[in-house]
Amino acid sequence: MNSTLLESPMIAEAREVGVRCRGVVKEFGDGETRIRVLHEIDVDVLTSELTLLVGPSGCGKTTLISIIAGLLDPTEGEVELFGELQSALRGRRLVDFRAANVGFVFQQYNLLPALTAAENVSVPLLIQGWARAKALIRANEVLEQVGLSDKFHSRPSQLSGGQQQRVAIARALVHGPRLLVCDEPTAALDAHSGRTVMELLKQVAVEPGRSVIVVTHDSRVLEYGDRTIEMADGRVTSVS
Ligand SMILES: Nc1ncnc2c1ncn2[C@@H]1O[C@H](COP(=O)(O)OP(=O)(O)OP(=O)(O)O)[C@@H](O)[C@H]1O
Repeated sequence: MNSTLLESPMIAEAREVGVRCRGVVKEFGDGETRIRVLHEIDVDVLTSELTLLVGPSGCGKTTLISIIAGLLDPTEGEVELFGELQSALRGRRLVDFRAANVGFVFQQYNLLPALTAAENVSVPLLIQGWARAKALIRANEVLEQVGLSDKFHSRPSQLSGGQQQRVAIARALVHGPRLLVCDEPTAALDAHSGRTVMELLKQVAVEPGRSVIVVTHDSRVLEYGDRTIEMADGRVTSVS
């Protein structure tokens, strides 16, 4: 794996708050069917760390990371990403800020089956208007960083689950986002592939100025967290 993903001795000094949630409330529904699924969440996520978000099914983990990543708006409260208060950004500026600063990795890799690994990774750059040749060069660099330099031309069906997840991570990182949000990234993987993916996410997380949040049910990955936020019933119950 390329050394740009690896930790430098200075990083421990460089931790700062990447994500700050204050009083975040989320309600769904209207009238009598209205339910509150997040209750005034106050939590910070530091840079240069891998933060795990854990808790029982239905406790609000996906809702919270969706709000942090800007896929959902909070009903009340504020989210600040890298010093930018999200409620202060509007319209195009908000969309552009999130596109530049947030990458997503999901349990299902969501790769386009007809495209090669390199083409899949280049998609976010093409959407941003990059020329195809330049986007493919950058995609190949990132595939190299995630240990897949021999798979540039492979289609998803020719890759193992763990390799597909690494392509999905490369795609999420190709535009250099400061926040990487991963929802159950190892849930579909065997133990060995799960470890490889978590080791990769850990390497990505230690980059200066970057935060990585991993939502997980998978007890096998708990050892990879620098910090663990535990939730229950829509509340943060511990940070350790
Ligand atoms: N769009 C929605 N409309 C209504 N209720 C919702 C909606 N999205 C989530 N919920 C409810 O909010 C609660 C929290 O859901 P969420 O998906 O955030 O939990 P989770 O901790 O991620 O669960 P899991 O670990 O099973 O994925 C659940 O009770 C869920 O049913």
